[in-house]
Amino acid sequence: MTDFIKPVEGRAAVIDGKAAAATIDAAAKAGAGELAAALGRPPCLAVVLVGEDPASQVYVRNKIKRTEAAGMRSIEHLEPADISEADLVALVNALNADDGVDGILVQMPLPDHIDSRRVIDAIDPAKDVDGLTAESAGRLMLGAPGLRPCTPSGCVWLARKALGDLSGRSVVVIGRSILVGKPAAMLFLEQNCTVTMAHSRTRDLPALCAGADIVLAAVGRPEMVRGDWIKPGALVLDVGINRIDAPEKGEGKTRLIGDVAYDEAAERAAFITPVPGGVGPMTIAMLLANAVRAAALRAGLDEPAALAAL
Ligand SMILES: NC(=O)c1ccc[n+]([C@@H]2O[C@H](COP(=O)([O-])OP(=O)(O)OC[C@H]3O[C@@H](n4cnc5c(N)ncnc54)[C@H](OP(=O)(O)O)[C@@H]3O)[C@@H](O)[C@H]2O)c1
Ligand SMILES: Nc1nc(=O)c2c([nH]1)NC[C@@H]1CN(c3ccc(C(=O)N[C@@H](CCC(=O)O)C(=O)O)cc3)CN21
Repeated sequence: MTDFIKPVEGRAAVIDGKAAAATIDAAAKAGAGELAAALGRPPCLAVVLVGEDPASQVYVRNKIKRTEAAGMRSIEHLEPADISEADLVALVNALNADDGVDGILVQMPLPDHIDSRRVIDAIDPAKDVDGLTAESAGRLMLGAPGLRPCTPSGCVWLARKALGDLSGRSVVVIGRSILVGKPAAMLFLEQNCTVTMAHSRTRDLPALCAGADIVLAAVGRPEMVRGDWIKPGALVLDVGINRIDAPEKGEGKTRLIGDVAYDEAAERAAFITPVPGGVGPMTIAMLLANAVRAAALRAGLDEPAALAAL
């Protein structure tokens, strides 16, 4: 079951998010197959990308591949950075009205001239596979059933596989975005963890992290979290996706790194997620699972058994 957690001599075990995600993709694929038979068409996931955020470009590329590999239909709307808010809301409304679309994902961040809340709340909550509408966020806060944000769900899923029951564990979540930090804190609280939310105004973050059984970094600052912040034996979940220059790979080349200084942190942690190959692939797995759930719910069917068992 946890063959995706790879022990390393004298250092933290590496949580292979790519391998973990493959098991969830397989469940989503089985569920998609069941639904395709019931609906006469495969579940369909639409993504809207505005402008050229590097992390979003990585996401959309991998999302297309994995959605199709799971037997689902993938639709992309790539819009220019100067699209108006009204046009973007109109696009979301068109996807809401399209009965052949089961899930809608609008990539964050949106350009500054657009009020992201207005766009997100235009999404039909029944198609909110990202779990970001006020309806979905309210349901999470209340502990009511609903579609949960993908990245935080992936993090909690990995933490449960690594540590088992999370009751009483102390968690420091660094970053308070509506996309990752806030919902991650709520999901860990739901697991009976004691959660501290840290952000740019937090005082003495290293000392705060030193007491944490689990550190989740979702900041967007390359290698900000240093190894000596980490409690020996802790679990480190690195959500950051930062593209940096990699002249060693050749002129003009880049590579992805996380928000955690990996080699340092691996010296102290018991478990760590790498970047790439950690939380990122899990986000997509959870997105596929949510798309299947949304398709089932919209059709008035039960959640496919393969997903309910996850
Ligand atoms: N792997 C994945 O699947 C995935 C999914 C989503 C996002 N990401 C990546 O995760 C990163 C964060 O994205 P996001 O959308 O969650 O966050 P975001 O909206 O970019 O916000 C960053 C958060 O970090 C906090 N922060 C900034 N500087 C800090 C500092 N010096 N100390 C402590 N906290 C600080 C900010 O605090 P304030 O609120 O006080 O400003 C804010 O809450 C990005 O690299 C993004 O690409 C990855
Ligand atoms: N609305 C919304 N929901 C999101 O979940 C989301 C956004 N917007 N905007 C961008 C961020 C970043 N996200 C990401 C970023 C990277 C991967 C990903 O597949 N990472 C691989 C990269 C492998 C590679 O191509 O090099 C990894 O292994 O980390 C997934 C989700 C999801 N994010």
